Amino acid sequence: MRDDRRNHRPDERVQPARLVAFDVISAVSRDDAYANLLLPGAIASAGLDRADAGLATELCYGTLRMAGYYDRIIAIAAARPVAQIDATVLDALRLGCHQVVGMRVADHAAVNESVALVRRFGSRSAVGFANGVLRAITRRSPDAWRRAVSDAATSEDDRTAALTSHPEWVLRAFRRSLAAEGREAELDELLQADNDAPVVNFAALPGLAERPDDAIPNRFSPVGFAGAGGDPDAAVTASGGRVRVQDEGSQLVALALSRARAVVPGERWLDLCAGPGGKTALLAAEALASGARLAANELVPARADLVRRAIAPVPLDVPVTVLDGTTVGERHPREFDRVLVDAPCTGLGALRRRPEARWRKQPRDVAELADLQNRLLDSAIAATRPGGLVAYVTCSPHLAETRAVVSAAIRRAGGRVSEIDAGEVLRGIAGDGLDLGDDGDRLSAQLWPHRHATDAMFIALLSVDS
Ligand SMILES: C[S@@+](CC[C@H](N)C(=O)[O-])C[C@H]1O[C@@H](n2cnc3c(N)ncnc32)[C@H](O)[C@@H]1O
Repeated sequence: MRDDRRNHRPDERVQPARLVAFDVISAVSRDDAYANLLLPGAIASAGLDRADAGLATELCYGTLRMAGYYDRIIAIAAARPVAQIDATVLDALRLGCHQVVGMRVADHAAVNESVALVRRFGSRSAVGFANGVLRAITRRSPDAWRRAVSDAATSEDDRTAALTSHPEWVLRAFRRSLAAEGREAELDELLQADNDAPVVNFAALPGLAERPDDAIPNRFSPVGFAGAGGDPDAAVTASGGRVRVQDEGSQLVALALSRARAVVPGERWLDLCAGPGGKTALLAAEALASGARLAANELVPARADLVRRAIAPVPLDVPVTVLDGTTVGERHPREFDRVLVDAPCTGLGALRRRPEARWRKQPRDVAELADLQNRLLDSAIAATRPGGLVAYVTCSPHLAETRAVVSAAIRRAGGRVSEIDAGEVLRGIAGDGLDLGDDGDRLSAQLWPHRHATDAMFIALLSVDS
């Protein structure tokens, strides 16, 4: 937490939930912190009750998610580009803007407490400026601000990007990916869905846990359910870790590998990029039930520890190695029957969960990651025995990270590898109601927040033929 004694006027109280939200928002912009990792600890150390914890979460996530839109409003209200505003002051303005425009909190509370934050943490000289900008924001209705931002846009894409608070390059990447399945018209729905808080979703590890009676079964995952309220961590702890918080799409892609075809007891499976181990735990339960063996690998030692913790509730011996996955094919050629490559990616498919992620990623990240993804997929193919299966998975729908990587690997494998119909496998697990778009030629499958209420998980299934 930052030092809040500076410029502190004792008569200016800031509600603890706002203080927590502001602290996390500033750490995200100042230190590149991750809100989803920082916020729970900040809430706990401030001793917030449930209602205030909910408020702090909404303030923090809502502000970070909609920062692009709020910056347009702030720029108009301040009559200057946001790049010319001090970072701490800008954070306080965004937080105030979210309350006035996004949450419709009473103007005086939103303005006074945001100004108090500037007085405490920003520079004294900025107090009048912040007050003026926030008062200007309160003078228009949220609808009037939408019109103002829309009118100031420089193109149709700029307008959509501004109003839905996405970087324009991300919007274009989403459009290309939707167009590849004949569903370009769904772009607005997708962008809106990214701004909705996802419900907490669970997996009951098959064979080890049951869905609670009062839970709402997932639409598609046979092992998934949404909680009936209550503390998710408590539900996980009460189950001894056999119930886990996990996105429904993540469950489906892991099950697609384990259930793509009948398991021959003794099969060897590998999770090549396993940290923090969500899919490893599900695969471990599946391996236990079907008589397969599972190994996991992760590059980062601390994340390998998380994998060990994730699989501890499953009574199966799962060795966890800490290797660069790109070298595993050479070290263990043709050893495994099924390999999951849940590749490091931009995470553009999980923007609902990581509110700041859309502002962190840059187009150049895609090219760097694609290079690693190509090498990891080649390595996985090399580690797979003839007759085996590789699942290539990303939580990004960017075509450069999905179809392009898969097509290039198939080309490089020169006839050794063919793609099987991942959509058919998924429908076998999820039921025929799983709508995977209109392009009948594509063998890979893309899930979407707006259509499936999952993260935008991509999966291709490759059969290693010789
Ligand atoms: C998308 S995450 C995997 C998520 C995981 N399967 C789950 O469901 O919890 C990708 C992981 O790959 C790891 N990684 C990055 N580069 C790697 C490499 N060269 N070899 C192996 N793992 C790597 C990252 O540290 C990260 O933990």
